[in-house]
Amino acid sequence: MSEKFGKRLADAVAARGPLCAGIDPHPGLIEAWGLPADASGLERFALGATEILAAETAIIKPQSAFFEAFGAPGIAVLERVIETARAAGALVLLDVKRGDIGSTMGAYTAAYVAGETALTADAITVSPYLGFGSLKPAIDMARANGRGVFVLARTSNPEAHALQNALLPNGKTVAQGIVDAAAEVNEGASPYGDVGVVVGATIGAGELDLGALNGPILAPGFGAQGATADDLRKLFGDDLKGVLAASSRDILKHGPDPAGLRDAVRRTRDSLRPPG
Ligand SMILES: O=C(O)c1cc(=O)[nH]c(=O)n1[C@@H]1O[C@H](COP(=O)(O)O)[C@@H](O)[C@H]1O
Repeated sequence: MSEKFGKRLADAVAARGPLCAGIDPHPGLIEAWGLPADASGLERFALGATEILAAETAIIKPQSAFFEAFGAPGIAVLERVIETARAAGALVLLDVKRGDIGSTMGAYTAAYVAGETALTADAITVSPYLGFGSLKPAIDMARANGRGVFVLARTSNPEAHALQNALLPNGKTVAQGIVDAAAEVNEGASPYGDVGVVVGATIGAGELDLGALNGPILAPGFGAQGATADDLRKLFGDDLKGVLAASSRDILKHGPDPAGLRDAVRRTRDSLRPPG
């Protein structure tokens, strides 16, 4: 992959808008689609959703846990989701939230964003809570292969506040420290760098300074967790510059009817257009 991830993502967002559609096959959703909550139901749900959503969005985000839950057959479905999304013209952000000592991070990176296997994605989610420096092998290897990472900074869940807003000895919050470390890697890249951060759409405005990030911001919490398009604009500005708003259940609940699903993803995507 010769072109940088940051450039490929910026081009995809310019063409299709800033919505990241999540493929989260919760057993309850599979059943709500009238399918059995087994590997065959997973396959019909995940491929049916991906065919529609990946044709309408810049990037899709399969959540690995829901595929892993079915063992090897689930992973085989995940591979087909990645293939189907690419064929529909979307980038793939694989949500695996890996975080480990540096040498092991290298192995995770080789598994997901360095090679050319059926599981290789354009980017993965990673956790910096073993120290941002532990991610260096992952970041270096992903970037050398034209791929990217999204580093958890300030997550959308209510339990995150105490840890992620704790103060470091330098007076910054832990989350701000992560954003600043990502900014350092992205410095000078154009249109922006390959290291994104994850900032929940549910957090309070003004908590973080993202001005120097020069990288993409994944904003989950939009939709099912309560955040609206207006909340996103309050947090990140009217033009949502660099923001990928991520929504899973709030779109997926409109299946299995393809027309219903297509309407839902288009409506969600259009709600992110700048006002006026
Ligand atoms: O990294 C993520 O994607 C993520 C980070 C975060 O702070 N909060 C969060 O909800 N997520 C993921 O985003 C998705 C949200 O799903 P919905 O709440 O159904 O839109 C799930 O796959 C979560 O694992």
